[in-house]
Parts: sequence; structure tokens; C-alpha cells
Amino acid sequence: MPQTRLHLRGPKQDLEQIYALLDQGLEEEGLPLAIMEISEDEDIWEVSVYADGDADGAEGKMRALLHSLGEIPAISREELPDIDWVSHSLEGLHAVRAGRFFVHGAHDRDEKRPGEIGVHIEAGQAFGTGHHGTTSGCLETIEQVMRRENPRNALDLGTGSAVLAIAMAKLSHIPVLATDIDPIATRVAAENVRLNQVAGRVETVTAPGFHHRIFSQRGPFDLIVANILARPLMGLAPQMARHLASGGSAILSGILDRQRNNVVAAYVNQGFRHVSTIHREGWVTIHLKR
Ligand SMILES: C[S@@+](CC[C@H](N)C(=O)[O-])C[C@H]1O[C@@H](n2cnc3c(N)ncnc32)[C@H](O)[C@@H]1O
Repeated sequence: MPQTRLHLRGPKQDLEQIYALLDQGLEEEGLPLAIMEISEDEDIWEVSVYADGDADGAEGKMRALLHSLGEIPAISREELPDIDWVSHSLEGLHAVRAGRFFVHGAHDRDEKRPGEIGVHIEAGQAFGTGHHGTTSGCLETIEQVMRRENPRNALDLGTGSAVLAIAMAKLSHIPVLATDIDPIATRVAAENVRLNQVAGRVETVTAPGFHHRIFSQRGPFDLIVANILARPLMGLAPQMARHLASGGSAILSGILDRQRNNVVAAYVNQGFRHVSTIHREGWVTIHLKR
């Protein structure tokens, strides 16, 4: 079913108020919501509501809820395509080995070697087939950290295809929370979780950053993996510290070589200590402990 993104923009203060109002008011409808920064310099933020099918109905409900604020900000629409819009087709792409993990599509599952852990991902509408340096960097670091630390639970923030969440749940039979700001990614993640038969251990939820009560319900986490981008990762540092168990590990990626020091500094400020960095194709994956 085609999906419509209804979105409005404004300064952070207004948008946080709008987000809180819509979050509460639309809870029963089950419409996913997201808030994100568009421009730090100009103080522009954006709230999005994702409607399946009845976009007019969803917009009507938004307007009714926003009525109490007086002037209603303009609500724009974006029709989200129903097809592979992020798509990197896996057709013809080779499988990827990272540490003990073997990330593959249906056509090369037989190439899995003894002792390897298979993660079956068909390329589609969410990022994460294992080909990107950030994903493979995370997979390698996950294997090292999990072997050494035996975490009791884990969070994969910005899960995309759920490749990292599935890898963690297969390597060690622990509960994993997999979240993404993008409801389409969350849907794909849930499909991949079922395909890999780890639905009993991996829970998928749509949430921007740590804006959802599920994090307090399932946390604190012994291991948090977040392959997003340097700027949002720096912004999330205080909440990362709050949701990571004492002595726990954070694995961060989506960071360019030149951004590494700033990201490490933001986390050291929050009481983290840097353990290791690995470099892959211009990207870094950082392991930090608290
Ligand atoms: C680079 S992909 C990583 C996918 C997968 N974890 C991997 O390692 O291959 C980043 C994902 O993070 C999501 N994302 C970006 N900003 C986010 C935020 N603030 N909160 C939650 N998810 C976010 C995107 O929608 C996207 O699916």
C-alpha cells in the first residue's frame, strides 16, 4: 500500500511541542511519527507522520490536534513510493564475510562455510546488505565485543535491514531491540527478522533516536550498536549514556575518518572511554565503553 509522509517544519521549540501533542493524540491510530533536525544553523526541525492509505483522514486528525496551538503550521505531503527506493539490488552482488558472519541473499546461501553464521538479507527497501564499510565494520566489532563481554541484551539503533540485530541474535541468544526512524525500514527489518528465524529474540520498533518509551522498558542495554551518521550520533551521546548499562559497550559507525575525533570527544564528555577504531573504505567504526 502506498504511504504518505505528512510533514511540517519550524523551530525546535515549536516542533517539540507539536511532536509531543501528536505523539499522544495519534497513539490510538498507531501512526508512526518522527522528529528530526533539518538545519542546526537555521534552527529548522521537521515532524513527520506516516499514513498508510487514508492520508486525508490522518491530516484531518493532525489539524484537529494542532488546533489548540492557534495558528496551524502548513502541512506538506510526500507520496512514498511502494517500490525499492533505497534499493541496491542484490542480484549479481556477492555475499559478504565479516568476522564469522556471512551475509548473503537466497542465491548464495549454499556458500556458507562450516562455523560461519549466516545472515540472510535480500536487498530491498532498507539499508544494510553488508556491502558497506560501516556495516562490515560493525559486524566485525560486534563479534569481538560479544565474544569478550557476553552482553545480556542489545540495542541496534538505526537498524535498516536489521542485519546487525539479526547477527547479534544469532551469535548469542539474547534479546535485541531493533529501532529505526523510518517505518519502511522497520517493516523490512521485521520481515528479515522472520526470514532469519530470530523473531523470538528481535523486536522491531519505529522510533526517532531514543524518543520512545520502549527504550526505558527494555533497557538499560549491555551493548548498543548505532550505524547512523556523525552528527546525529554526537547529538545522541547523552541519551546513549543514559540507556547503556554501566560497563556496557557502544559500537558507533556511519562516521567518516575525519569526523572520528569529534565523535569520540562527544562521547568522552559523557563518561565513555575509547577502546578501538577500525577503518573501512573511508569510514570508521568506533568501540567505546562506559
Ligand atoms: C546507514 S543505515 C544502517 C543500517 C544497518 N544498521 C547497517 O548497519 O547496515 C542507517 C539507518 O539509520 C536510520 N536512522 C537515521 N537516523 C536515525 C535516528 N535519528 N533514529 C533512528 N534511526 C535513524 C535510517 O533510517 C537508516 O535505516
